[in-house]
Formats: sequence, C-alpha cells, structure tokens
Amino acid sequence: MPLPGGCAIGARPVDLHVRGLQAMGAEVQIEHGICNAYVPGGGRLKGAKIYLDTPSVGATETLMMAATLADGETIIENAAREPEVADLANFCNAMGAKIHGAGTSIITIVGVPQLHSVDYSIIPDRIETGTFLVAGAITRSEILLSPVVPDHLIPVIAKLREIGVPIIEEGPDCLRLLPAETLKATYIETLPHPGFPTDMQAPFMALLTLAEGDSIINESVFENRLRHASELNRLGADIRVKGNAAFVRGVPMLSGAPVLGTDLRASAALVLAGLAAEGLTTFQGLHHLDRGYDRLDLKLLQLGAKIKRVQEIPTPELTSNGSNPPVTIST
Ligand SMILES: CC(=O)N[C@H]1[C@@H](OP(=O)(O)OP(=O)(O)OC[C@H]2O[C@@H](n3ccc(=O)[nH]c3=O)[C@H](O)[C@@H]2O)O[C@H](CO)[C@@H](O)[C@@H]1O
Ligand SMILES: C=C(OP(=O)(O)O)C(=O)O
Repeated sequence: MPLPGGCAIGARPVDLHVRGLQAMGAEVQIEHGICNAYVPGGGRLKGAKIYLDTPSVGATETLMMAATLADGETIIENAAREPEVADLANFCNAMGAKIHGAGTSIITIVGVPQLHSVDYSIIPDRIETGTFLVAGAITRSEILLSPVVPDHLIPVIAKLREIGVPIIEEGPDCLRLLPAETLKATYIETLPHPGFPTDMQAPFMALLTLAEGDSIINESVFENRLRHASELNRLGADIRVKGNAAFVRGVPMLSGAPVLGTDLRASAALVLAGLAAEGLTTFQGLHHLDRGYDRLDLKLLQLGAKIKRVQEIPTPELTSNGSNPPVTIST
C-alpha cells in the first residue's frame, strides 16, 4: 500500500495500523513511500489484543478488516466509534465475518475461514448531509434532506440549534432546516465521535463568520486544519488563528472574491461562504472538492444556488491525494 495521501491537514501517520498488524504477526516495512506488509512464511494473521493509543478511524477499520480472516480472536480496545466503523462491521458481517461491538470502544472479531459476496447499501454520508445543512443555514434557506440518519448527526444538529438554526426531524430519515432569524456565536471543539466531527469544522467556521458575536473553534483532531481561515478573510470574514484555535468575530456580510481551496472540507466551506457572499466568488481547488463530494455544484444548483463550474472535471488520471499527476524527477 502507498502511504496515505488525502488532505494536507496534518501528519496522517499510520503507526497504529502498523503496530496492530505487527501484533497480529505481520512483518511491515515502509520504503520509498510504500508500506509492505506480509505474514512471514505465508499463512494467516493471528488474533491479538490491540489497544489503540488514540481512537483512529482508519486504524480501527484496517485492523477490524484484517482480523475477519485471521486465526482466532482479536480484541480492539479504545476503538473508534464513528458510524462508518459500525457500517463497515455490518457489511463484513453480511459477508460472513464475526464482528461484535463495532460502534463501541471495544470490538471483538472472531476470524472466519472466508468471506462471501453480498449486496449491501452503505449509510448516508453524514458529512455531506452536514454540508447541506450549513448551506441552508448560511443562506437562510429552507432545505429538506433525505435519506439521512439523524442519530449520526447529533453534535452537528445540536450546534446548529445552539447557533439559532431551527431543525425539525420529520420522520426517521428526514431533516428539515428552516431559516434562522439571527445566527449566534458559539464554541466548537472537534473530537472523535460522538464529539463534534473535524470534517464539519471548516463549514461551521464559514457559518460563524456571519454570526453575531465572537466564536472560538478549537481543532483538536488534526494539527494543521485551519488553512481556510485566511481564505475566508479574503471574503471579508474576521478570523484570527492562534495555534489550533480560530477566533471568529462575526461580520454583517461577506463580499465575493477569488479564493483557493486548500483541502476537501476547506473547499466546501469556501463554496458555502461564496453562496452567502455578496457578488461573485471564484473558487479554485475543484480537485479537492470532487474527491469528497458527488457534484456538490449540481446539487446546489438544483437547490437554487447561483453556481457554475467553469472548468470541467479533468480527464487525466488523478494521484491518490486527488491532485493532478506530479512531475517525475529521477536520478
Ligand atoms: C477521529 C477522527 O475524527 N477521525 C477522522 C479522520 O479519520 P482518519 O481515519 O483519516 O484519521 P484517524 O481517525 O485515523 O486520525 C485521528 C487521529 O489519530 C492520529 N493517528 C491516526 C492513525 C495512526 O496510525 N496514528 C495516529 O496517531 C491522527 O494523526 C489523528 O490525529 O479523518 C476522516 C477524514 O477527515 C474523518 O472522517 C474521521 O472522522
Ligand atoms: C480529510 C478528509 O478526507 P481524507 O481523509 O481523504 O483526506 C475528509 O473527508 O474531510
């Protein structure tokens, strides 16, 4: 496997994945940006008891999947509790795996000889849902969203209500967002699930630029995930960043400007801010946006936004982090 690409929002280490696989009997070597993992002498991984220093989503998923076909029992302690972990476990179980406890901090997996194919529908994307909720909130619009799982959005819905945005649960898989009279400042700290999701931090920063009063946003999951602040300031926001905290002083309006998306959710935040800004905003950074959203521009257009893609989705192959292929330099 190549080392992870993804958004440049911090170190993106894989030590927990590697240590877990080693505890299960794998040899792991990392060279030239490639992670080679294998079981010495062939054969299968062995079940192990693994404690994660931090509840990493990716490491929990890697180790849970590896354990489905290992010999014996694996226990993952301090596992990530994100809904996607539980959904992945349900998917693996539908293929014949024996996983218990996914969605809690202790997951037990009993290895099985093999998995079989299955038809499976994955859960709705809670971050995409949250992005549309903020789109409605920032433009003071009414939006009906379905299918959604409101239980996966508890911290996001709670924060929106605290900010003054009315949200009604209309049935088990439907949310209606109504225009807010006023937006109020708040405090946000990103945390592993069920805390406030780091992926919603940038869109909420865009929203809070237009709230009355001073908000504080503390990003505690990734160490470099506030780069959208300076781009939001180009649109007239008043944000100061110190360390991992952003101090957002609400302004009465934003004004359109050219902006650059530095990562996936930063890009979404800038598009949302552009919808609310007076005048024309030109956004660059579509390769980030298109990596995480299925044609966000078209869905916003259907909701009545004035948005136009001026550059079509590029055809050349993309690298693992979604950018265009790099120049190759060899010695
Ligand atoms: C806990 C959390 O909010 N996870 C988010 C994280 O998942 P993703 O799986 O990308 O990241 P992790 O959950 O693994 O990372 C959480 C924290 O653990 C650290 N870490 C991770 C792996 C490792 O081997 N060693 C290590 O120290 C990371 O540096 C980070 O500070 O980004 C995704 C995309 O934005 C989000 O959908 C996930 O909700
Ligand atoms: C950072 C994100 O994705 P990735 O882990 O792929 O970089 C994200 O989904 O917000």
